[in-house]
Amino acid sequence: MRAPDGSPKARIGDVLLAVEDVSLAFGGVKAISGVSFDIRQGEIRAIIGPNGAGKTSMLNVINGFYHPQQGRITFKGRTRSRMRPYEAASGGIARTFQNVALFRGMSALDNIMAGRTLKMHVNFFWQVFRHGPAVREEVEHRRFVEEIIDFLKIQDIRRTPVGRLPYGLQKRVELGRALAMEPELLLLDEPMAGMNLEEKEDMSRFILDVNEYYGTTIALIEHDMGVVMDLSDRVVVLDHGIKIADGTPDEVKRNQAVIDAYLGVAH
Ligand SMILES: Nc1ncnc2c1ncn2[C@@H]1O[C@H](COP(=O)(O)OP(=O)(O)OP(=O)(O)O)[C@@H](O)[C@H]1O
Repeated sequence: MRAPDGSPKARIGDVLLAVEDVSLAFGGVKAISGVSFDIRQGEIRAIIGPNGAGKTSMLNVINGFYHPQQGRITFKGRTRSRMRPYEAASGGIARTFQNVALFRGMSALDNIMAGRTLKMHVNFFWQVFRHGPAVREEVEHRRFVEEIIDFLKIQDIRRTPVGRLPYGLQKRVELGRALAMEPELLLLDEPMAGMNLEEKEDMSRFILDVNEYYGTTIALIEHDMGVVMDLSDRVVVLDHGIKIADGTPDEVKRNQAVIDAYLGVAH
């Protein structure tokens, strides 16, 4: 994304997360082979590629669901051969899923509140008696959650069980739950999948707003090329688990290996 004068936005800073030479296999299936790239503070970074390219596997490596057989992940200056899910979450990495993963019987408000639990410090004793520090802390968390609800413009459905909401709104609630963790890095797995045009436009706006208003760094997987090119500062392209290109949307669009991969040319 560019500033109105065409220069890259000053909001983009140092490397927040670096993936170095990561390989991941499931039995004989090589999902990722020797992939390296970085994500800079404040940027919107897209990971794209044809079906089975290894995109979701890469997100799962970044937030610790999968442990790579080879390579390193450096997040906020700390290098690990494997990220653990709780380290990722408590260190500031939040994530949404390709298929909405919410508590369907619970309200939008309670789902977002659930994302806040990681931030709660008061011990069980105080929580049980809903007393003193527990009440104070809950009031503060509720205020933060209400701010997210206003930000995502979902005030009128805050009490509705999410299972009854249209898909686009469920995705928005899921985004709200991730934001409740106050992540430094937000991973979005196909945030527009299954959405109509209007829902896609809304979600694009919210992703840009999250990035600008909260200053959150975002890495996203998305199949809609128009969305990817509009939203992203930089794009990394995977094909059959290998990185075939990395650059600005314009650079990637013109890259012959990318064009071939999308047209299905054998290589
Ligand atoms: N849990 C798993 N067990 C076995 N193989 C897996 C597993 N997860 C992914 N794979 C394989 O790893 C490769 C990469 O899959 P991945 O889901 O990461 O690709 P993707 O780029 O996200 O694809 P899509 O766009 O279709 O979601 C594929 O060949 C897939 O079949």
